[in-house]
Amino acid sequence: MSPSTRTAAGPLAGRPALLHSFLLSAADTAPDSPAVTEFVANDTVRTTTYGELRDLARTYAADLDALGLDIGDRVILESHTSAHAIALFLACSMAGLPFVPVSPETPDERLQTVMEATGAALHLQTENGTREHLPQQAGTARFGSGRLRVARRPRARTRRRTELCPTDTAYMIFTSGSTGRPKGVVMSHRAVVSFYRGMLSQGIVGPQDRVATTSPLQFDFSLLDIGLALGSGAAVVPVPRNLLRWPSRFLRVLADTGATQVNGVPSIWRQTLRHLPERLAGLTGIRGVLFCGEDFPLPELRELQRLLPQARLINCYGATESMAASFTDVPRPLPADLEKLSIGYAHPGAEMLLVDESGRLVDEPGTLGEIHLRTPALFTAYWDDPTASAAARVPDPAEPRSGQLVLRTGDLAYRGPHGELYFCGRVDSQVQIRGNRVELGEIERRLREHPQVAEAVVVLVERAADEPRLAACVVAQDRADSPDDGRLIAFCSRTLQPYMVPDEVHVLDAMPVSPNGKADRRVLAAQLAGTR
Ligand SMILES: Nc1ncnc2c1ncn2[C@@H]1O[C@H](COS(=O)(=O)NC(=O)C[C@H](N)c2ccccc2)[C@@H](O)[C@H]1O
Repeated sequence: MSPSTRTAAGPLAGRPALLHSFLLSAADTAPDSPAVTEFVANDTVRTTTYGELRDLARTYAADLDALGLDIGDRVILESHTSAHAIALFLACSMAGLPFVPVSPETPDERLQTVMEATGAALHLQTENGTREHLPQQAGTARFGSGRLRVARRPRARTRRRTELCPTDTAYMIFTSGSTGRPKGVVMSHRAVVSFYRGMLSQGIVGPQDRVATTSPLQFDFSLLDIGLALGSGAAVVPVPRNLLRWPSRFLRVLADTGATQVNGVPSIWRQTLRHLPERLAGLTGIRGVLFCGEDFPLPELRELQRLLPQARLINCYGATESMAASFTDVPRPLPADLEKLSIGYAHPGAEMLLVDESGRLVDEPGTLGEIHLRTPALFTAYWDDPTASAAARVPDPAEPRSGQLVLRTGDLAYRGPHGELYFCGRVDSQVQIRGNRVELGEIERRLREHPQVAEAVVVLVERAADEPRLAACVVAQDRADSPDDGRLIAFCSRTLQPYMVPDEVHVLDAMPVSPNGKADRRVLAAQLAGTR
């Protein structure tokens, strides 16, 4: 698709710019269509139609309204993805209450930090939620029976606002900032809806589809999935988190719910590819897989493509600060000599620029630059952090005098021969080792080329009194056939500069992942800093 033909208008242009109106459009045109299909048990699924979802959202919105909160007051929504959780965030949107999704697995202390930082007015959890010890200053209520059950009313406040505006905050996602202090990404209705418009104009799913979502509600990948499904008049299929780690149960959920689209980070496929490839191949109803968040190891992606030849595989790239940025089809078949997947071009209505260290635009193919995203889906700010906000929302490098702000992503990329982008790691994952700049991703890619290596993450380990060392953490393809440290290092020495060759190798049973399912580098670095 050439840039000149890409616009974000088209069939979606007329839809309203508020989150709940946008996502419930199908309730007007197809109220009896399935909106959410939930796996209850083997052979038992529960379906909520668009009409039922709208009515549920309206009921919850009336209950929220009765609490006397003001537009802009923050609400913590602690839940897994479900019909009631979706109805509740739509109700928050109707009531003008920014929702902050958190997972039930969130540690008490982190929830406390988020609630204090946001001055949350209300904490919501399901009827069987187990959260206790909530900050006294917030009201508390439970949901799931169709009405809110209020345990502690929020303190009374003056209602100043009367009209919800598209620039008002729809939600906040708290991400673990690289400094460790969680950052609240503030997203307006206008930003989210304009992102949905850009995504939906690419026709990824249609009204007959059932979109399996595997990310926790606190990860905006889940909000992308919900927008993709509801914005298309399709059904959301929440995959219960506790079943996701068992391949046989994961596949059973996909089969019983009739999932046709399966979205998630690359790691959700690992165990299934390893243990039940033939069962996966039997799910011929799956016509699409969308992944994001980190590189999908190519050997695994080839295997997935071989098992699901009928499925369209999409590499989705982006950051929470704009929800996402690009959707790129994986070549079918993957060329044997392909080294890297492309992250393509920004979705219609947005544009990715590359900028070098001196702030100049980079256009030459093959030259590395930092991705700057020009998008109407730009986040409002990091909550209560003007400095970090200004560092990420920077003047348009193509025309700084215009005052237009773009997202400085911190991601490195280069352009291919047709202008398509190739992700090359984070600016901050460029480390200095023995006086040289090293892109950790380059070492990881070499390690993954080794036939005995299934996953590889390289971290810089700084132990007291030691020179920083490059530690390679790998998971073997076959635990009974672990790669030998020395051979792996020799394998790297064949193609990498000497200063890039790992100083040590650690073979792990499994790669630690963050709650959002991505390799958790901070955990690895901390574990290794403590070892000799
Ligand atoms: N397809 C990729 N290849 C390789 N590195 C990547 C990729 N997608 C992100 N990333 C990396 O992940 C960073 C963003 O991390 S994040 O803010 O936690 N957000 C996410 O990971 C999910 C993101 N909001 C999202 C949600 C839904 C769909 C797509 C993307 C990016 O800046 C990249 O460094």
